[in-house]
Amino acid sequence: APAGACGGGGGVRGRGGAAVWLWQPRRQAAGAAGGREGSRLCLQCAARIPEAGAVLDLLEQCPEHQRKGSFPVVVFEGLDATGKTTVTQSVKDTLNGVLLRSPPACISQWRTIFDDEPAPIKRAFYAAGNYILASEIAKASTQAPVIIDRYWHSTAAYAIATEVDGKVQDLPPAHDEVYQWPEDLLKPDLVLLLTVDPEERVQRLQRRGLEKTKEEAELEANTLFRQRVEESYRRMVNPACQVVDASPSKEEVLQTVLQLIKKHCAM
Ligand SMILES: Nc1ncnc2c1ncn2[C@@H]1O[C@H](COP(=O)(O)OP(=O)(O)O)[C@@H](O)[C@H]1O
Ligand SMILES: Nc1ccn([C@@H]2O[C@H](COP(=O)(O)OP(=O)(O)O)[C@@H](O)[C@H]2O)c(=O)n1
Repeated sequence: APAGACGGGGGVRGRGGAAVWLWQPRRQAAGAAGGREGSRLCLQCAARIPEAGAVLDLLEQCPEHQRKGSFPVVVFEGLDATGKTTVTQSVKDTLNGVLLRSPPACISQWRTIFDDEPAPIKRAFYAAGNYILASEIAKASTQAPVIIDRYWHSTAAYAIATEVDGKVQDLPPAHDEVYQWPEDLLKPDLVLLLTVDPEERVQRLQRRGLEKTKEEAELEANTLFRQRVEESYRRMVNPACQVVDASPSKEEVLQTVLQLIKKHCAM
C-alpha cells in the first residue's frame, strides 16, 4: 500500500479540498476526511481487514463526480438523540421522498468492525461511505426529493472533535480548510443542524433507551467533546448548516423544517 496514506507525512493529495488535511501531521490522527482519494488510500492500508476490501470494491464501482438530479436533496445533522430519525421519517412521508442515511445500508453491517479500529481507518470507512452514498443520492434525486440522515458534516465534525483535546478554543480556527466540503463530493441543497439543549438531549437518550455507540457514551460524559462536535458543525461551510432549534414538539419541528425546505429548495 502507498506509504503515507495512514501514517507518516504523505505528500499525496486527493482532489477534494478536505483531502489536504489527512496529510498534515497535526491532523493525521483524525484521518477524518481525506476526500475520496484519501479514504481509498487509507482503506488500502487496512488490507488486513477483509471488510476494508469490500468497502473499496463498492467505492470503485461508484463513478466519480456524481451529479444531483432535479429534486431537492436535504441533509439532517446533529448529535445523537436530537431527533434526526424522527424528523427525517416525517419529512420523507410528507414529501413522498426517499430516505437515505450515512453510512449507506450496503456497508452499515460493517460499522461495528470499523468503529473498533484506529481513528484514521474508522474515518476512512465513514468518508468512503459518503462517496458511496453520493451515488445513491444522484440516482434517487432524479426521481423524488431525497432526505438524508447524516452525511459529510457528521464525518468531519466527529473527526475534528475527536482529534482535538480540550476546549472549543483549541479547535482549528474558523475558516480553516478542515471545515470545507470536499470538492469532489456531491453537495446537498440544504443542510439542517438539529440542536437541543444538553439536558433535553440526555432525557431523549434515556427515553429512547437504545444501546449507545462508544462515542455517544463519551459524548454524554464529556461535555467538552459534545461542544467541540457542535461547534465544528457550526463552522462547516460550502454548504454551511442551517441551525434548527429541535426542542419544540415533533409536530412543531416538522413544520419548521418543511418551511425551511420550501424556502430554500425549488419544489
Ligand atoms: N421534537 C421532539 N420532542 C420530544 N421528543 C422527541 C422529539 N423528536 C424526537 N424525540 C424523541 O427523542 C428520541 C431521539 O430521537 P431520534 O429521532 O431517535 O434522534 P436521532 O436520530 O437524532 O438520534 C426518540 O425517543 C424520539 O421519539
Ligand atoms: N456520516 C457519518 C455518519 C456517522 N458517523 C459516525 O457515527 C456516529 C454516529 O452514529 P450513531 O449510531 O449515533 O448515529 P445515529 O444512528 O444516531 O444517526 C458518529 O459518532 C460518527 O463517529 C460518521 O463519522 N459519519
